[in-house]
Amino acid sequence: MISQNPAARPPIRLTLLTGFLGAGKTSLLNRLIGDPALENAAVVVNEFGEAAIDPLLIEAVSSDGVISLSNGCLCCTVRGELVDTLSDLATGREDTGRSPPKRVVVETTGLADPGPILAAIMSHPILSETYSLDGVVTVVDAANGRRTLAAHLDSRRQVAVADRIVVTKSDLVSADVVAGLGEALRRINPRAPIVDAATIDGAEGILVGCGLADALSRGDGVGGWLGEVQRAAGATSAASFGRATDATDASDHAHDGAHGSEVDNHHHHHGHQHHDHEHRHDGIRSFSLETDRPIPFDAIASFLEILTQTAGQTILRMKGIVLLAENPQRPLVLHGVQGFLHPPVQLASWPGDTEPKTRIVLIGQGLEERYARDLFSAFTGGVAPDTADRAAIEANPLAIPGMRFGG
Ligand SMILES: Nc1nc2c(ncn2[C@@H]2O[C@H](COP(=O)(O)OP(=O)(O)OP(=O)(O)O)[C@@H](O)[C@H]2O)c(=O)[nH]1
Repeated sequence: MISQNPAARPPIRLTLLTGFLGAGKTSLLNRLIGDPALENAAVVVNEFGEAAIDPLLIEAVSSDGVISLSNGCLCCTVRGELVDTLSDLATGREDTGRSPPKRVVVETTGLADPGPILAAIMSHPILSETYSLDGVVTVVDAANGRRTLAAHLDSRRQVAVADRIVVTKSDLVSADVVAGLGEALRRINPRAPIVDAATIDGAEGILVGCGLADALSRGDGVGGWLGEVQRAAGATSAASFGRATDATDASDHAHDGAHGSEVDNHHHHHGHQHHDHEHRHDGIRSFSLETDRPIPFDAIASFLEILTQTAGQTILRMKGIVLLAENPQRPLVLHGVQGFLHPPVQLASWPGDTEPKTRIVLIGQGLEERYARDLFSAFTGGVAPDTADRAAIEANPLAIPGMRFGG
């Protein structure tokens, strides 16, 4: 089905639109589909149990712009079909002379876990080259959001991996409820900007513009992409979501030390326990690994390989930028999900006033922070006394406490 070399074209930007059942994903797409930012975009929808309904709801797009996948959950049964559809889109439609779209928005079923979908795309040899992830946009309903988050792990995972969180139905509830939801969302994901769909007109700032290039063109820098600063699209409506306590804390800590500072996201262990006690055993948290010491390419490659081999299943998302020893002027951009890494991209230079240092943000569920930090230190030369170094780990992977294979 792949009839020409798709890698010759600029990558197609991919947005994964997720959110719990009834959160308002289709309504949002309907509202935004005619927006210039979505010009020449294809929409792929998948509806659990009701395959035929969602495509009909997407009114404004011509019928061949919306591709409906068969009945079944995108993250389980129809992953192969999604991969085929994305491959077909990337090569264009020779029968109709249709050229590949500039963007693809994949609307997942409300029950989908975005991780396996992203993993299927990133681990695919052709799709990983032809598509670049703009971002994961997670829709949360202001009226039911807190209840849904408390009751459904899937919904918390959708929020945890989001690059942007879009709150819908704020027209149905008081400002206090919206602010309370904002706090609950920040405890799960302190990094992603939260926007109120009602306050933003166009698709930019809601559906598109989550990628590194977008953060750079907005002047938010690498920190904006990594979620270290809460600005950009979130700024216009941040006030509705209360003080960004957690995000600010994370950002402050992120600048604490050059060698692996603590971005500790223990928020669910204190405060508001009457709402969040259910979350405590999720083990969903994020932290960042940092060093300003340049890292040889093979050291970062080995670190990533061992981390993904041993703890890949606990990594929901990974984003990062690396200061390479061989080529310190040109940072390496990392993007991963579960055990899979998108082929690393090297930027032409460090953007703007970004300080050249390595920062890797890990969002995990059950991912042992201590283990990730020790491994990172071992491979980047920051080993503490009495801790295994890189040579020891490569000779004997069990040298690090907590190391296990096949996990
Ligand atoms: N008042 C109000 N209603 C909304 C808003 N957004 C969506 N709705 C309503 O919420 C219901 C569910 O919206 P959908 O867009 O179908 O939600 P969905 O996330 O696509 O749902 P699934 O495909 O079932 O997962 C519909 O009745 C919408 O009209 C909003 O911002 N305000």
